[in-house]
Amino acid sequence: MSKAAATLPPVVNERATVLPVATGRATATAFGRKLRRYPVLASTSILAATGASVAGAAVPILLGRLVDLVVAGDTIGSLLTLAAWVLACGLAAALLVGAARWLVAEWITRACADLREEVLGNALRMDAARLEAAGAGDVASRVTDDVEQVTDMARPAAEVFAALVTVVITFAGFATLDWRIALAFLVVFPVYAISLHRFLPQAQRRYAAERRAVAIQSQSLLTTFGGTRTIHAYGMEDRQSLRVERASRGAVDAQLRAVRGFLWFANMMNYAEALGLAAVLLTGFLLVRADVSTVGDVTAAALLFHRLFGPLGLLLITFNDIQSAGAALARLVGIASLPVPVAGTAGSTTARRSVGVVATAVGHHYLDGPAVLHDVSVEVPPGQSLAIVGESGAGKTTLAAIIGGVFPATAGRVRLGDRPINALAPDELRRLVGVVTQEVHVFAGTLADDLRLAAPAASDEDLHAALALVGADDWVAALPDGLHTRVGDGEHPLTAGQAQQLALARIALVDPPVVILDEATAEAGSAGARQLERASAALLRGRTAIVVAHRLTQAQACDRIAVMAHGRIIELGTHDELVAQGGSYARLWSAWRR
Ligand SMILES: Nc1ncnc2c1ncn2[C@@H]1O[C@H](COP(=O)(O)OP(=O)(O)OP(=O)(O)O)[C@@H](O)[C@H]1O
Repeated sequence: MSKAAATLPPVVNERATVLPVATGRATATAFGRKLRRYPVLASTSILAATGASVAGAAVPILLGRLVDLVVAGDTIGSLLTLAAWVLACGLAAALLVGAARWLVAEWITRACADLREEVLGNALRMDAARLEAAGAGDVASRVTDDVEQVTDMARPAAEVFAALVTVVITFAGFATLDWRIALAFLVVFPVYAISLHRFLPQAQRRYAAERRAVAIQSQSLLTTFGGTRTIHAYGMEDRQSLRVERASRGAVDAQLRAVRGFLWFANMMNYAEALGLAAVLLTGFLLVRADVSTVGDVTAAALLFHRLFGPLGLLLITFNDIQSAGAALARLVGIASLPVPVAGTAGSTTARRSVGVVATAVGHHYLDGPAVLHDVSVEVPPGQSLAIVGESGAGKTTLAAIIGGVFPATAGRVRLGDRPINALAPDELRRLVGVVTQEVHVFAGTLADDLRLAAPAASDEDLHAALALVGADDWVAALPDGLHTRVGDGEHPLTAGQAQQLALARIALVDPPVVILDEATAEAGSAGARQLERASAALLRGRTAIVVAHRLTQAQACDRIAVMAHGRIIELGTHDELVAQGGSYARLWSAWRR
């Protein structure tokens, strides 16, 4: 490690552990519940795997009998009958093994897909404050790497399941042979026990450490890309790339430690196999020589053991992958079991309370960048509107996002009505305050689906009412399938203004008493801008509103205006007061009117 890297603050940040990781028992219960949702697949999988193993175990036992018949010089007829049975069992085993693999893979893949959907759904609905606290990297690595790892396990899991059944059935097959040969096989167990005893605890730690190191690596990369502006602005490039380097090295080291542990274990499995087979053959040889067992029994036992080592080795070796997938599964179940914020119901039926907003001594800095808000205090009484204006970079979006509860301020307090914003549960927060940011996204699906993301229980009438409120009813009615037209990537294209109207309609559906608007795409003076201004005005009527005004006509329409510069409010008053004052706002206004 370089000296510079050694003196850096640690990249391991507590954020990576803010999102819950389920316990082993909770993980098993949650995944078991998913598996039980497919009872037909479950029972046919178990039947096919058991049938395959029974037929498979019958082959060596019958071959042993065949050897004894040959040694005894039996008739050709009985030899051929037994050979036909061997063939039939072999064929049945081959067919059933294929069927079992397909069924088990299908069963587990479906359960994994259900879990993946739940995790993605919860990750998307996770409130921004928790996301901010956890770090997007942790969430990203869970919904990508961890989901992939668990899904990739579906096919091997089918093999593991078949191997488990084979081991059990093959052990039962030993009951039909000489018990002394079966006893010889037990010599492998101390080797297995010692290896597992040494391997398992350290493997668990190493795989958990590996997943954590990969999550930290993702977090440090995302942080770097997300904060590029700050990093460039403050010349932090070298420092940040050392951090990324350190996180990447941590991930590689953790992966190598896990691989080394596994290689040692795989070697021990090979020794166990050699030892077990040698013990069986030696015991068989001594028993046949002493005339207490038959060559057929020894042949059957050797073949059964040979048949057992494959699945047993697979079980032990894939323990490695199972443990690793188990760690990933626990992280997924951790997200899946997060309480899902309840979306608001249709606006027309919700009684709207008046809620005012008070921000007191709010300060903020992004990551370890400089402060971008300093001691900002502002109050918006219930039902009134405040416009925030100022030059680019003044801190308007940051202040609006903090008041909207998108992320918490690093200093100061925000109250919505009589409640501190950080005491609100995510669903309460979203019912109280609706935020339209500069990033407006149209989700793939029908237009109705897109709107119902905000209010799943909304009826078609509610959707039409919300669209009419924001002046979008005409163009929606003109779409090929109206509300059921598919929009989003590759589907019916929407203009930026239409996408923004949809964002406003989503807020209208939730019907929160407080609305924060920070939308900025329409060109000043354009027909689109006028239409959006009408839509915003209709939405804001009767609500407490904070509008980041990118066009001064928006500011003029608000009850009061705050002018921001360098992270502070430098002027505050009505449009007329500020124009009369002859300060920054008056200058902006006269420039705007020209
Ligand atoms: N995610 C971020 N990471 C780091 N710095 C940021 C981030 N977002 C904003 N900043 C910085 O915070 C300061 C205030 O930005 P903010 O976007 O709040 O200003 P603004 O007045 O809304 O500007 P604009 O009108 O251009 O959106 C700027 O210096 C900006 O570079």
